[in-house]
Amino acid sequence: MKKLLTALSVYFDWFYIPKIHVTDIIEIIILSYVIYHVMIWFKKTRAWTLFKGIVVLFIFVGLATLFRLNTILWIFRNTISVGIIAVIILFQPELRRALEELGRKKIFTDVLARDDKNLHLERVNNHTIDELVAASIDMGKVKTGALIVIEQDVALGEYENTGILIDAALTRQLLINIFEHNTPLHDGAVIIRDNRVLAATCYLPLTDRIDLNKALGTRHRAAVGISEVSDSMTIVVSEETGEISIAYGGTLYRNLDAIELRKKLTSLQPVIPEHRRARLRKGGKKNGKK
Ligand SMILES: Nc1ncnc2c1ncn2[C@@H]1O[C@H](COP(=O)(O)OP(=O)(O)OP(=O)(O)O)[C@@H](O)[C@H]1O
Repeated sequence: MKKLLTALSVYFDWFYIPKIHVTDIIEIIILSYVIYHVMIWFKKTRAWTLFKGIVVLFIFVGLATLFRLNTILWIFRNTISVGIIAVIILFQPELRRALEELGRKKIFTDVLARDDKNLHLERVNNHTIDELVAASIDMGKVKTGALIVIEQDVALGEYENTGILIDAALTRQLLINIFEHNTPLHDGAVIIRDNRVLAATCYLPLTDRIDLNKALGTRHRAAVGISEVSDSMTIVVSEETGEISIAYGGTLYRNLDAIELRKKLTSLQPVIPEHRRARLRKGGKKNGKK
């Protein structure tokens, strides 16, 4: 009987399911989310190559352990801490970018419905889009180089300060005039904020991506660079080919026609249901009266 009970208890031990608490489920969700995003980040950056290198290294160390290659294991043990520091230094730009991206993520505002008061009717209104598309197409036709950054949630103050303040209503004529060759304002980037031309001749950070087409020079690298450190959208008109591109979220969308360009710019406008739009318009009018 005793034996039977022991056998049964062993048998039921196999079916033992640990108690799962709500916190465990929350932990699983958080960890899945973090691991998924770290994997995506690995794939998007140079870290993917590093990751493959580390896997090869660990396989090598595993084999060294298996065959008791003590000298190799000794060298590995004594260099691992230096190796970790070296990796952090080498991948400092990627790590910085990943942390900046994390800081930009509006986790709570994305999950929770946003308060009407915090909603702008349009970040870039239809008139701004019309003017940007017309100016880009016109400049593309005559191969006038241009670099136009549209600011979003991330403030571009530090880049604005490198240029010359303009703060003028946005029109296609003004943009074309700014980028006209041999004029004082044509070099560098224009920054657009709240449907106005804020500054010109701004200096942007260059991307250090090595996989970018070698034919693309610093204008395109600057466009990708600013899109890596902010949520801005940047229009580039190539002086060499007249080709129009957009840099957004670290990606360069090349060779856009007027329709594609408009589509990309329109994607910056928040999708607001009509009833909320009407409410916002009313709110705006009331505020205007005050
Ligand atoms: N870091 C930067 N910030 C802002 N503007 C920049 C920056 N680097 C270059 N530019 C602009 O790009 C111009 C040089 O473009 P360059 O020919 O090197 O680039 P590109 O990508 O080949 O473009 P294009 O196809 O127009 O020749 C500069 O005169 C300047 O106006």
